[in-house]
Amino acid sequence: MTAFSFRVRATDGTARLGEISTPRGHIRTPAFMPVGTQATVKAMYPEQVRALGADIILGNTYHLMLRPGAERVARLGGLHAFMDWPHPILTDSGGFQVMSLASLRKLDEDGVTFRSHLDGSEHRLTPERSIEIQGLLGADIQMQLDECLKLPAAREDIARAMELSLRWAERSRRAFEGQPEGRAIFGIVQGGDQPDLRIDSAKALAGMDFHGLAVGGLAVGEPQEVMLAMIETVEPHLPATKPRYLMGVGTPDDILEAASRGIDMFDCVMPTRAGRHATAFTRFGKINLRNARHAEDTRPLDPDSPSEPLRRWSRAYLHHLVRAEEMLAGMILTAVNIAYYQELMAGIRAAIAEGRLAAFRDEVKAGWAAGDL
Ligand SMILES: O=c1[nH]cnc2cc3nc(NCCN4CCOCC4)[nH]c3cc12
Repeated sequence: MTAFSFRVRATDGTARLGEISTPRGHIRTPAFMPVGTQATVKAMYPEQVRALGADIILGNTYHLMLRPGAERVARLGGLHAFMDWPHPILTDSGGFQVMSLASLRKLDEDGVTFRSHLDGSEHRLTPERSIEIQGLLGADIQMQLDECLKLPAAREDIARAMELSLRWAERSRRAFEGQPEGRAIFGIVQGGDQPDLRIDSAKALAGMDFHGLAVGGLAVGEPQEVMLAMIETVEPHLPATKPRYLMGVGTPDDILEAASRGIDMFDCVMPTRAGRHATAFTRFGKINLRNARHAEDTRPLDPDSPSEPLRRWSRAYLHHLVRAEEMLAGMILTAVNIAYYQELMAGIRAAIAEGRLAAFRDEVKAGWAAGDL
């Protein structure tokens, strides 16, 4: 059974080209993880997600613990068999979605109690239970339970949540012992927009024998420059030999900027959610296919894209599907957006390998700025 490992193959400034090895396959980094919230990347067959370049997907513990239930997924053979995705899966801890989706939440030193947004039933998450759930799902990479505050927030609240998250990091790490060889657990750096608290959190986690570290508590309402400043603040304190995962990020621009600052892994609902809302991400920026200007445009989204979904159909057809509210609109545009995000990641990886990430970044931004064809 292969263990979990990470190798840095090249660097370009603080950016890294790397590869994570897991028993279920390799992950090329910088990597984008499509979000598969309820055991599906919405509107996509798993083989399509793979064919468009994804090495790993994300599953949400909050949703899966409520429905169909972690023990049921385990009885059914685990998440990989359940959804027929044989490649790596990262699951989050559930804490973030408890705070954003559940009702009547009560957070205390030991964990969080909440009511399901589905049927109001009461549930409790502790660091130990979250890791147990992620183990029952069979996740290859598991996340500690943490407390993520929205920004702006008072410094004393940020400090309290950061310190609670460190205590929960210790408990999550201990609870993870005994899981099958090859699985990994990541800690999560908190500290809000406070540089000193960010450094304290990163230093403490660096000493806790995690397989990787996530930078959390960002993309929670702060301006991009604050997010990027916090990444620059913590980067020197993150172990260079372990993957860095920026949670919930982001737009193509966020990803370009954060990868340039040393982030190796990303996840965001943006490409899949936007695909269901008539928006295509392309080399020319975002295109809203609901717009009447596309009604008789026979050109594909991008004739030069390496990915078929961007070459195959006319904008006129996509516009029609959107206006007609056909299911195929969301299916095609989700595939378009997953394809574009993976093309962007492949471009970033190639640019780092060639030591030309800054030039690549400028070229890509110029393409977005030039706008649509
Ligand atoms: O500290 C965190 N801990 C555990 N999970 C997280 C998930 C997170 N997700 C975001 N941002 C998501 C932003 N999305 C952008 C697209 O629209 C939906 C929200 N920030 C996040 C921070 C954390």
